Amino acid sequence: MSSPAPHLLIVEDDTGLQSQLRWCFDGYRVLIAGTRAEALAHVRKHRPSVVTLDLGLPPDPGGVTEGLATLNDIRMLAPETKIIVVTGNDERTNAVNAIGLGAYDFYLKPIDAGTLRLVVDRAQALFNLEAENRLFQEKNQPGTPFANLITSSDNVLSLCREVEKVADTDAKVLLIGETGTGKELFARALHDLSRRTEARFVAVNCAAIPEQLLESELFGYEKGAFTGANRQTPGKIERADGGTFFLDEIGDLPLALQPKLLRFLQERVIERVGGREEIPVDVRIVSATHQDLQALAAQGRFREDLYYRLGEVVLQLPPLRERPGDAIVLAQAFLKRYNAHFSKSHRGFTPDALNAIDQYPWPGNVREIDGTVKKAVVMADGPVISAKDLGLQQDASETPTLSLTLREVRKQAETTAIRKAIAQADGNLSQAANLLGITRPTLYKLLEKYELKPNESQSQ
Ligand SMILES: Nc1ncnc2c1ncn2[C@@H]1O[C@H](COP(=O)(O)OP(=O)(O)OP(=O)(O)O)[C@@H](O)[C@H]1O
Repeated sequence: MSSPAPHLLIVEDDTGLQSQLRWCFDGYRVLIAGTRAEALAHVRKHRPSVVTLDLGLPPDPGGVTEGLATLNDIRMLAPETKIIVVTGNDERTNAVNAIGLGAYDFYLKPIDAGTLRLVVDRAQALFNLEAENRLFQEKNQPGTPFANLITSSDNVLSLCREVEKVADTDAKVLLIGETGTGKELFARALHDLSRRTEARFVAVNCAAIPEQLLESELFGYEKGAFTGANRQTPGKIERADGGTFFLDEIGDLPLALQPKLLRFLQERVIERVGGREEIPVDVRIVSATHQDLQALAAQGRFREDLYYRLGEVVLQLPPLRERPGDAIVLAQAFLKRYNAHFSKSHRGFTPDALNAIDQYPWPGNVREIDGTVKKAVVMADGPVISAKDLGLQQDASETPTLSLTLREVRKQAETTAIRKAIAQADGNLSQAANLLGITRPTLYKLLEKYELKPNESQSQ
């Protein structure tokens, strides 16, 4: 059974606009309110996911006091609701102030139903993502292995299910993913969900330890094994006995050490450096890498047999750019976390910040978004965090609104297509128009509109 349509509350005192808007939102259960009291009654009863709120409400239809008071009340009653403030075109400052008070976005009149619908849909999408994450967090209360995991991505949620399934087996798990995608977090969850949870979780980063030291770090050494070996020292594998041993950046394990690790995986015994004794160790092995181990194996830099031993179960962590919506959900959650941590009270992000967070590719993944939001929470002066505060945009005032963004997108797409077509047609505009499926006069109009010169188009 599909879930019921979400509630959208339209707070608007103009009866003409009320009836116009009522029919614009297929797929929503539309509620209409003309006053603060009516709006709050709907919010209490239906907890709408999105509200469009006209700031000019009676008894102050020419001002914004009643509208802002309504915004505040809705925020108190339903903090998860996304409020889009609708206001006159000459009242941009009020709209921006409303964002400071916790509105999600603003929309400047005159109303174009199609564009407003886009803004509402975007707010609804964010509401859905946050709701999914809230559900996930409720299920994973503090102290549980996924308590710190923030996500609303189906990919990541299904990885959590896989982790739950394999955690209590001793299967060796190989976690593959770019830096900052949460490999260590998942490795710890595997440990915490296993019967080994009372014993140690010991991690070694193969890339961080010089090659000469890595063997003794992993396997330990006997007194006198080398200069400076003043006493017998167990290695990290031994210290993890009974627990989980996490080999991070396994792709950096020197070739010379790989046979020794392979032998341990096969026989479950280690020999300390300089020792003869075989010491049995019972650990569960989890490893991780950001590298393509099969490609390394093909180049002779990683033993194929070791790869297959380590990867009895392979879990692939998707980068943030392949988890639609997760960047925003993470940013909101980190904002809450660092507000509490640093006793700050930033209300949220400006629309341009949300846009930028969504668009930026986050090569450092979750770690990067965590650090970026943390810094912005500490440094930002205003009540809300802008793209500029996040270091994602030069000047927040230059931010395009959604309609401008769409225009920009269209301009870019059309310009690129025209350039390609002219190049392909070798400068012949009739042929280029044919390729584009438009008439020659339309092509001329577009060239004029985008100030493109046919020759210049060809060269780019
Ligand atoms: N989904 C998530 N929700 C909340 N925090 C996360 C999430 N994923 C990762 N983190 C946090 O991001 C940081 C980086 O995660 P982690 O160290 O697990 O990544 P990694 O893939 O092991 O990175 P590297 O390969 O660079 O060691 C940690 O502080 C971790 O707690």
